[in-house]
Amino acid sequence: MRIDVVTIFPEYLQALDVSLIGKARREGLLDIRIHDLRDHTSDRHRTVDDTPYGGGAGMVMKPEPWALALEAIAASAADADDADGARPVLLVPTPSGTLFRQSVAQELAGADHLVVACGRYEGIDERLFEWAAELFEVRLVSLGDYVLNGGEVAALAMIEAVGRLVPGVVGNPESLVEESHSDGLLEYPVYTKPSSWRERDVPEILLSGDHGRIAAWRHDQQLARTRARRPDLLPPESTVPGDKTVSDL
Ligand SMILES: COC(=O)COc1cccc(COC(=O)c2cn[nH]c2)c1
Repeated sequence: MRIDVVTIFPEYLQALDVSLIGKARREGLLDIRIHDLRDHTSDRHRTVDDTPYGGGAGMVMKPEPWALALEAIAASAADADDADGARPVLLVPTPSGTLFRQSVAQELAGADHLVVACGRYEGIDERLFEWAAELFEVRLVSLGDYVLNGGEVAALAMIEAVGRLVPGVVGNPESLVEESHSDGLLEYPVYTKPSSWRERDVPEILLSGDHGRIAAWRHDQQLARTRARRPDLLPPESTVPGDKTVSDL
């Protein structure tokens, strides 16, 4: 997978040189390229923003530098992208996007080419996204209901969530199967040596070697945690198997 990131703070993305994503990059599993938006300006001050039409505080990012940056990326990938006919995905972290979830990460992990646009200030001129729809599948995505100063931190999170799902990036693919949210529930608690630590013992069941009972216990723990911390993730009250609900009668 190729991932291009456009930002006014390229140094922010140095974290992508570290750990598993960094290793995948060095091994060629992930082709990650960082671009400085200011390289696509032509004035002496390398201006990327201006005051908002309609007034209001803050500044808005000009569309032209973005269009030049995105055109250059699309042109440099044209052969590869055309090969499979799919347009690259333009992923835009923004508080006003659809919610980024594991299901979105799974979907994006199937893309051949992601281009991540890190906005700053009050955002990017809306016309950029209208224009980009010709060349890209545009996806405005939110990490959650809070506001950051820019898209770089969100880009790191999204790139890690997507990159780790690309085959070969995580050594043992088994570890991707039993994860929080992969089955729609939160993850069960985990323990390691010593079995007794500061007067606290590991749940006996986990030392039993009875894998069937351990699996059942872990699923119960997932349900309990999800009920307690994220009831919104639970499926609507399902009837107990065999019970007739009113609508069935
Ligand atoms: C239409 O989108 C844009 O113009 C993007 O521009 C901006 C402007 C400011 C901040 C951000 C970063 O995203 C978040 O704050 C964010 C993402 N997830 N949750 C919070 C992006």
